[in-house]
Amino acid sequence: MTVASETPHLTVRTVPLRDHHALLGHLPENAPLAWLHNGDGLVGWGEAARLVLPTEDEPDGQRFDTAARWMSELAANADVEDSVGLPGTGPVAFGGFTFDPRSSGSTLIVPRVVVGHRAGRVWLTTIVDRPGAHPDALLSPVTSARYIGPLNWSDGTLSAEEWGDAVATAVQRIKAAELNKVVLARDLHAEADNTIDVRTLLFRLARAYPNCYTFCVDGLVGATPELLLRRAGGDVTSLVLAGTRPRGTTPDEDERIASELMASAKETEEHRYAAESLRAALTPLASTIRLPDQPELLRLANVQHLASPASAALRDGVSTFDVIAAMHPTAAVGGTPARAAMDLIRELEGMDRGRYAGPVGWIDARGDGEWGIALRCAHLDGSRARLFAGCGIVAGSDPEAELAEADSKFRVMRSALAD
Ligand SMILES: C=C(O[C@@H]1C=C(C(=O)O)C=C[C@H]1O)C(=O)O
Repeated sequence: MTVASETPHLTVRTVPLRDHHALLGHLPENAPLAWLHNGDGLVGWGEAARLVLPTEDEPDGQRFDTAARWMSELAANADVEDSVGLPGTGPVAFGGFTFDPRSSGSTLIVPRVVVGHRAGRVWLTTIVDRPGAHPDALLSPVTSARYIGPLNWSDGTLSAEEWGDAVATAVQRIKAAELNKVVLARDLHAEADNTIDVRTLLFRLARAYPNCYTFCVDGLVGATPELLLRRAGGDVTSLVLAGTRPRGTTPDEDERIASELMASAKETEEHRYAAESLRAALTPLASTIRLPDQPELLRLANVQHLASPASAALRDGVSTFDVIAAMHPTAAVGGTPARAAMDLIRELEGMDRGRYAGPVGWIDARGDGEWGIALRCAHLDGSRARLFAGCGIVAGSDPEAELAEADSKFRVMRSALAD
């Protein structure tokens, strides 16, 4: 595949908007793109360009390199008029990458229209093929978001019991010293009577999880707490999560559970693998890395996590996709050692994760962008939703407790789907 021949010549214009409507209010129903955090973010629609990335076994299979080349050629070929000049203005691509490099479905999409909101500034970007053209997508009718209606739920690839057996097998393999940690996930299916309106899910997710990253890219929708990286100029920040407990039903119980989580040898071990995998990924790419010695507590509506906020200054010439390629999969979603964990995931889960647990986010022509790990999400296909949730397994893991933890992670999308 020659990337250059597929790179379109785009005319891109970013102008300030005075409109301070909530971002989601702009979205037409059809194929919305979204990335929202505490009311800031980007929403997009229409499609000016799309790149479907190769799998590992195909020619040009280094998908992150291919993505980086395409994005820089797209930027070099674009006529850009940008009177705002913030991260997320000018040409942007939304993207989602599959967890497993052998799986197909990694995609970058450049929308026709983007509305952005950052620190009190609002802007509109239009992306067209000819100077002076008007993107039809700009005028897509914005209908009201629809209720989801009743749902039929069914097991995904493995029943709860079968998945518990997979967890028990993973614990044995860890005790046999084949590996230290593996993250095992399962899927669940829901079917509605009508096409699911993604915007309804986005509204609900952004409201219930404002400090998570609510995303929608090519049918994958969710609210992830885990920031793989935010890049602005040469600086990156990241939030490593691993180690999970439920929320308490009273403040006292909540405190007690939090103290147990912070003191648990099993949870801190699970967290340490994830934090160390981030440090190892960043070390060759960064001149300085800041990572706390001890994790802190992150409380979400459904669970509490051990969290390590990290930051780093990148060396000159390191691209955003270089950083993503080095980080993915972190031990928060793969395991330690990474290769053994990937092999065990392929063996025990019995499913293709698709873009669940892969990088999801957006990038602009400067390389600024925000990428999360696609967790607490579902893949939508018409009236069907496929939900995913996973848990880090270490030597001290108990299948029952991991099933309960996966359930609490499913709750994010279950609640978003419930009218
Ligand atoms: C794998 C998921 O979450 C990851 C696993 C965690 C854990 O095992 O404690 C915590 C946060 C995430 O890094 C998921 O939500 O599906």
